[in-house]
Amino acid sequence: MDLKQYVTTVEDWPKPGISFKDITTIMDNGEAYKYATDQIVEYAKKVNVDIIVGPEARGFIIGCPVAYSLGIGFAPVRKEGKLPREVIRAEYGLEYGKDILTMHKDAVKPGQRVLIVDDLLATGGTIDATIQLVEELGGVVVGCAFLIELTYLEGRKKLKDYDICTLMQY
Ligand SMILES: O=P(O)(O)OC[C@H]1O[C@H](OP(=O)(O)OP(=O)(O)O)[C@H](O)[C@@H]1O
Ligand SMILES: Nc1ncnc2[nH]cnc12
Repeated sequence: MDLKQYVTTVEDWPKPGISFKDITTIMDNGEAYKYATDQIVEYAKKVNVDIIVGPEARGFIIGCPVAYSLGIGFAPVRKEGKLPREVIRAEYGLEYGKDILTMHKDAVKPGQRVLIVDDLLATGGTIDATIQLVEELGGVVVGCAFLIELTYLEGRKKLKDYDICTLMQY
């Protein structure tokens, strides 16, 4: 299936000069959503994972069905002030700003094999911060999977020590 036909681009959103890749059309379409999820599930089986970790908010949309399909857990990474129990924090930069990500201290157990899942790899800042959080808890990041990679932002360079799977490149 050519997933690119379901990706839409919005120019100058959320800020002037940003070309925003929107995945909602993939999610709107049951066949495309299932196909994209299944591709990441196949990758997850290859790298052998114990738990999926995904950053708010679009990482939940892609990561949760992958976890469900594998019958494993999903640990959310959220912006500051959203998670109720004790958290660890990491600051990060985005294509359009700065923020703080947090994760529950007991979300990942030492030695667990973690697959990080998100909709899009841009600068890699979000996933770099997510990796820091997982590793601080003693998790082993065995791979990172995305629907879309914006190659011109060179996120892979930032994540050069990790195995990366992307379904579409722009
Ligand atoms: O590779 P990066 O430069 O870090 O950019 C990619 C991240 O940016 C977007 O999330 P955003 O922070 O906009 O939050 P949202 O999913 O809550 O909309 C996207 O869903 C990725 O998580
Ligand atoms: N260009 C982009 N398109 C969609 N989501 C993004 N998140 C960060 N940069 C993005």
